Amino acid sequence: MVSAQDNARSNSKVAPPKYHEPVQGTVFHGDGREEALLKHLQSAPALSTAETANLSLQDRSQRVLDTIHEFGKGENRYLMSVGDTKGRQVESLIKERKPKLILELGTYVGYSGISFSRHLLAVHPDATYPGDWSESDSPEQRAGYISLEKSEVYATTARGAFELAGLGKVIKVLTGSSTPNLRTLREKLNMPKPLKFDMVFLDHLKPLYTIDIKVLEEEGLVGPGTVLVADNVVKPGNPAYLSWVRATPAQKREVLAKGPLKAQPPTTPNPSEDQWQDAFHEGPIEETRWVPDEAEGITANGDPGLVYSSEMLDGWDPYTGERDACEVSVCTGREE
Ligand SMILES: C[S@@+](CC[C@H](N)C(=O)[O-])C[C@H]1O[C@@H](n2cnc3c(N)ncnc32)[C@H](O)[C@@H]1O
Repeated sequence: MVSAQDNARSNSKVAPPKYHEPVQGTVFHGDGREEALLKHLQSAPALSTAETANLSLQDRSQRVLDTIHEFGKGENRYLMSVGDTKGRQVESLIKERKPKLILELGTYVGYSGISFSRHLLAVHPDATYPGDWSESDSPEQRAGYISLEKSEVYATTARGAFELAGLGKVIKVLTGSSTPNLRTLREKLNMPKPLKFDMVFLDHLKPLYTIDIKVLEEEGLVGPGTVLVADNVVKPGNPAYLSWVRATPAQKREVLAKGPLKAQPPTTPNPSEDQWQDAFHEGPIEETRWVPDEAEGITANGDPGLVYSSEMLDGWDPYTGERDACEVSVCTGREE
């Protein structure tokens, strides 16, 4: 089912084939393709119960990923999924770091949710998963993949895909807008302090990455030991977010002391490739003072004392052949 060309994509140094023109500025979701995808998955012979009953979880989930990817190659079928070059890098990180509780912002049709959550059962075989959580469970015993999605339609497609992949019990999809929901997430999930997420995958509205991380820091849901993975830091880019995770506590405290900005500042253009490593320590930190309307009136200063060790993992958009990357930021401690 996977072509030789697509197999080569797993190597992040090899450009993937181009199936679509760059999609910025065009309709690339919400035109019925997500509902059509669900129907396609549910009627695909290769995903029928008879065909998948004897497969391992890894093979069964891979079939669903491959079917989603193939669907996305069709005309007007581009899907804004993380794809497999970036996805495989995050999968390796999960196998290495063994996170127990993972939070995803931006479920869409479930590609990243399937790709990442399927390793949880393997690395934590004795944990209790969201499908079985009950009042009597110790919260520390819980493992799972919590995915937050604004669109009910996309969440419905994702839930269908998770069931077909055999991952229904591992993933809990919550619907709603991220920023207000993150404020109440600890209560909603019954996570007593100091329990926090071991990994957060940010892949929703790009201008919300910074405010949402600040809310998670304030709520103690991310902290020392958490690894943040942020998609699309090259295409379309996110200099403000990168500056927050790459700044020192002193730099963050200095900018917070100036207070919030009332209007959106001119956004910093993406730097050229040779400037990537140094580009985010100075100018863009000012942009972290601005909060977009989509945060629905929520403001946050974050925990500026948190220290991250941050680096970019190069990869590709799965359909347009454009360079892209995930930023991986490990929270290594806290400085007073
Ligand atoms: C790039 S897609 C996510 C792709 C998915 N992670 C994957 O790789 O398969 C972004 C998703 O974020 C959702 N989204 C946008 N704004 C949001 C918000 N404020 N809160 C939660 N989800 C949001 C969109 O509806 C969309 O489904």
